[in-house]
Amino acid sequence: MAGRWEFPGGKVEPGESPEEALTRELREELGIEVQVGAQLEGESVLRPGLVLRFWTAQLVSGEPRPLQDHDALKWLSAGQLDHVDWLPQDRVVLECVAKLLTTGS
Ligand SMILES: Nc1nc2c([nH]c(=O)n2[C@H]2C[C@H](O)[C@@H](COP(=O)(O)OP(=O)(O)OP(=O)(O)O)O2)c(=O)[nH]1
Repeated sequence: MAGRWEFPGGKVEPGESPEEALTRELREELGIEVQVGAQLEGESVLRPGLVLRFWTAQLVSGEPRPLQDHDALKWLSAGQLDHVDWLPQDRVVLECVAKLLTTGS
């Protein structure tokens, strides 16, 4: 959403797993290949039938660039997570991401 920050991703298409959808979206939106890892704790119902969920992903190849949908990209450390204006529905995962970045689990 313009002017605020969100995680890269997008909707799961028919026949896809969430991991396949995330792999495809990151290829399309950022031009990178990733290995999707674990699902994170926390989810938000955006509207009936549309739930926002989060996974970790490891960068396998490419340099992320905002090819589609995004105006800008930023890598954030644990201490910087609060420095951007997140969409409210994304905030549910920030504690989990901070822990992951700090402790690795
Ligand atoms: N990608 C992404 N979408 C988010 C986040 N938070 C959030 O509310 N959304 C909403 C925006 C959209 O309603 C929906 C994702 O749609 P999208 O537009 O990114 O996905 P898409 O490319 O598959 O969509 P479409 O154009 O095919 O409809 O989730 C987030 O962190 N990342």
